[in-house]
Amino acid sequence: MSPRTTTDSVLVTGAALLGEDLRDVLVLDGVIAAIADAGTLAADPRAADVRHVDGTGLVLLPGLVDLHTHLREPGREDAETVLSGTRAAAAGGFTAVHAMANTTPVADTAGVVEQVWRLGRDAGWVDVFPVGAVSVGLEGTQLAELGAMATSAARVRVFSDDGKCVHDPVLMRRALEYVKAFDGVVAQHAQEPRLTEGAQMHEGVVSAEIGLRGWPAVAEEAIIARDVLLAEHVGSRLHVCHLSTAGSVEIIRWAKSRGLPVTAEVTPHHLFLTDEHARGYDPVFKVNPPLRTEADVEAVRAGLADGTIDIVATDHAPHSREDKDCEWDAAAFGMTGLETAVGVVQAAMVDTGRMTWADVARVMSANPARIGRVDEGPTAQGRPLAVGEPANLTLIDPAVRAVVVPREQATQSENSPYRGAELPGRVVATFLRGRATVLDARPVAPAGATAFDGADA
Ligand SMILES: NC(=O)N[C@@H](CC(=O)O)C(=O)O
Ligand SMILES: [Zn+2]
Ligand SMILES: [Zn+2]
Repeated sequence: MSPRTTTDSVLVTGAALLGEDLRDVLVLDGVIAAIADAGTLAADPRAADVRHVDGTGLVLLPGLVDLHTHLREPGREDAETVLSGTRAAAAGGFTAVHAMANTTPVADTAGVVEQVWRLGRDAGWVDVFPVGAVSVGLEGTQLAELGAMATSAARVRVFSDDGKCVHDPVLMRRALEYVKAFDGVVAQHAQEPRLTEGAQMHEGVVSAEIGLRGWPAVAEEAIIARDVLLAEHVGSRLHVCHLSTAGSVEIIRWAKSRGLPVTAEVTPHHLFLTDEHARGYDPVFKVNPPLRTEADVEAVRAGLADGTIDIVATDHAPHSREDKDCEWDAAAFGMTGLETAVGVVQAAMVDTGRMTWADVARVMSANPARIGRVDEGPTAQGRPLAVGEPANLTLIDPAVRAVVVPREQATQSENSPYRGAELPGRVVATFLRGRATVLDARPVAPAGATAFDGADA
């Protein structure tokens, strides 16, 4: 037998496939080679010289795919880098992330998206798919070079001014028309700017009581309604970022009932936290869109469970201490999320009986990969757990509960709203095309990961 490089071969035994039947899964050279009843594949001669991972008590999911991550590089390496952010992603069970465009400089040219794509490839923790800006400098006036980004080495398919709303309806219409040429999608940060000037938190009972300027639900819903109608008019794909209100769920439900190509995401924090957390004036709970009410949380949970909301995306938004450890009004919007996403989704959706682990695989792997158009080819993400597919795998221990300690996370920033809270769902192992990026719940440095091979696509 010829010697095999075993770094991308592994045998996982006795894991609950999608939380259901107990199976052995054999991965050879980065590809799923066999799936069989638990206890049968250890005897397979092909498994003799590969690493064995005991999956007893663990749930096996396809590698998670995040459609909405802020990696902060270039420009804010004091908060996160592609290296630290992708290591955090692997620790959270992800094998791919889409990197948002609100960097400095903005990812609005082929040059910047290729830079981020290369940094991701060289880091080796997860596949990094750069998101391209819709407008030059996120300024909302001039369309960025969408075509050049789409045809660059980064092959951009998702375009977003996230952090800012594409407010001008003419610009939004042009972007929707333009991306049709390469099957792209415009991901909108839905925030009517005039209705949210100076806004600090959700507009409602709590904001009135504690005296912080409110961000009304209608400021989100008005833009979503407009964009759904524009997407219908143009016949193009629209994706709604971090939807957060009951009314937004209703608009998406209506759009889908008309058969429109509209998709929507919800974050773990909007599935789990409410505006009540603002009462302590701790800016770790300051986020855009803001944490909403109990009724909104109930509506987004129901919308995710019934398929109205297509995906969970983290909106991992790391911020430096100087931007977050200050009084509420001065603090930046955003919270980290990559390393707590699985636990929060388990707590909000699985442990409450609203979703199965197979549903989690759909909303955190298959659907985001399909929306981002990264689900085809030899490096496809979000594929089913089946023989012949790339071995992107995540092993989760749903029985372990652990207290969140931001300082111990892989992300460089400490603005986790779950600090000191106990969450279920530990990520025990992550495999990127068969290579372990996390083992025994700890990141494993990719061998030669920082070496640059010079062979650009
Ligand atoms: N979500 C946030 O509160 N902040 C994001 C921007 C964004 O997602 O809109 C950031 O870049 O910090
Ligand atoms: Zn946003
Ligand atoms: Zn964002």
